[in-house]
Amino acid sequence: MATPENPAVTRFRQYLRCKTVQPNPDYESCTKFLLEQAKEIGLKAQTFEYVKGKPVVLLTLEGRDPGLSSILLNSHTDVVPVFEENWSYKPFAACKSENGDIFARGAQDMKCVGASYLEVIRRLKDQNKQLCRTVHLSYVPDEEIGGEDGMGRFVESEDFKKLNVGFALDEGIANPGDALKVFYGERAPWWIDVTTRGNVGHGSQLIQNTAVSKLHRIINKFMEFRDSQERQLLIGVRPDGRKYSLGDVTSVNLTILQTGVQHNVIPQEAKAGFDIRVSPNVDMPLFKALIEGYVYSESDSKLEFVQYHDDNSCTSLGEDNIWWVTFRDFCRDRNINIEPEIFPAATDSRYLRKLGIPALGVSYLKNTPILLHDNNEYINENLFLEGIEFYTGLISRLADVQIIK
Ligand SMILES: CSCC[C@H](NC=O)C(=O)O
Ligand SMILES: [Zn+2]
Ligand SMILES: [Zn+2]
Repeated sequence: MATPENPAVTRFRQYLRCKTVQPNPDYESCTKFLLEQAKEIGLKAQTFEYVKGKPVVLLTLEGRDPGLSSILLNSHTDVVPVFEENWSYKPFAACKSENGDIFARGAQDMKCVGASYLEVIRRLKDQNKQLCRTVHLSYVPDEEIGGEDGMGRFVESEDFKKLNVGFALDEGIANPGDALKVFYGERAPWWIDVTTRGNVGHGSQLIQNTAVSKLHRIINKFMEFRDSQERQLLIGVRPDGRKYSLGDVTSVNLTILQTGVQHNVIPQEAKAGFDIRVSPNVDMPLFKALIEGYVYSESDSKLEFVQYHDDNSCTSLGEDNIWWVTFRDFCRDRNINIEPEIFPAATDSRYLRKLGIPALGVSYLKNTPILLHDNNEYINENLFLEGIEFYTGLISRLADVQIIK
């Protein structure tokens, strides 16, 4: 007979079945699930709706010393769309294969983390363990579409200020190797539109300075910069002697191209959209001036930011940062290898770091292929359970840090 499923896994699979998929996430069922969990565990729960239909759910485990700053365990509730025909299992059924792999959109990004936090608190409550610091669990919407209406609004609120957050944990990424990836910073997402206007006429002529020829020259400049970054990533050596990782360089991708009326008509306008990820190693004002130079070297051209984040501060990995030291020492004590890196994409941590709140991103996903946003996203149930052990130890240690306010 098959062994019965661990109830923590059953609850996790239930969370995965909430269809919080962009662009029309069902936040209602998700909020209901979270509030039920809070009730069962005996946690204080609040729901904030800064934007209608986009709830932030906050669960709280009170600490012994309310004078100390709190620990925030953040996770986003939304997930990205799927190409269902490419999946071996239904992406919102949370099916489990014979060997315990649980397949679902969000299994890695990042419901495994949000579900683990809940299990940690459930355990601590069951064991009647009260930590020194208050621990808040925030379940925020819309991270996958930029987070402005989710974490962005939450951090600006009075509700957030009242929490007096001293340190936060957020998402990381899977690693096919044995180490845990830990993220102490991330690249700033800059999404830009470049529009050019130029001479028009008959498609048989060799007309000068058309919208497309201008755009072409601008695109070439961006692509040359892209090549330089690619070379650095592939063959460069960092000042500390290590190889570059994606987060250390600035990536540029041409992701949108729009123009055209009819084959024999030179169009008067052309547009290119780029997804740029600016590494924290970059001087932002200088880099902004560089790309403005690319665009404005052509007449009648325009640069618009669709996404812009003007801060790329990282969380210190020095002895001065007690949170990092506690995290690192905890992993060392448990013989867990960690690899600190810059997150290549964007997470909600950037809103916290901008406020000066130290944040580390870690998902307990080792020896696992990177499948966030991919087909057949999964996590093994044993790894999920091991992750709960990890987070229980880690969060207990962090919430017992006493030497600073
Ligand atoms: C500009 S915010 C977009 C956020 C998104 N986050 C995860 O994939 C990303 O593309 O990195
Ligand atoms: Zn995520
Ligand atoms: Zn994501």
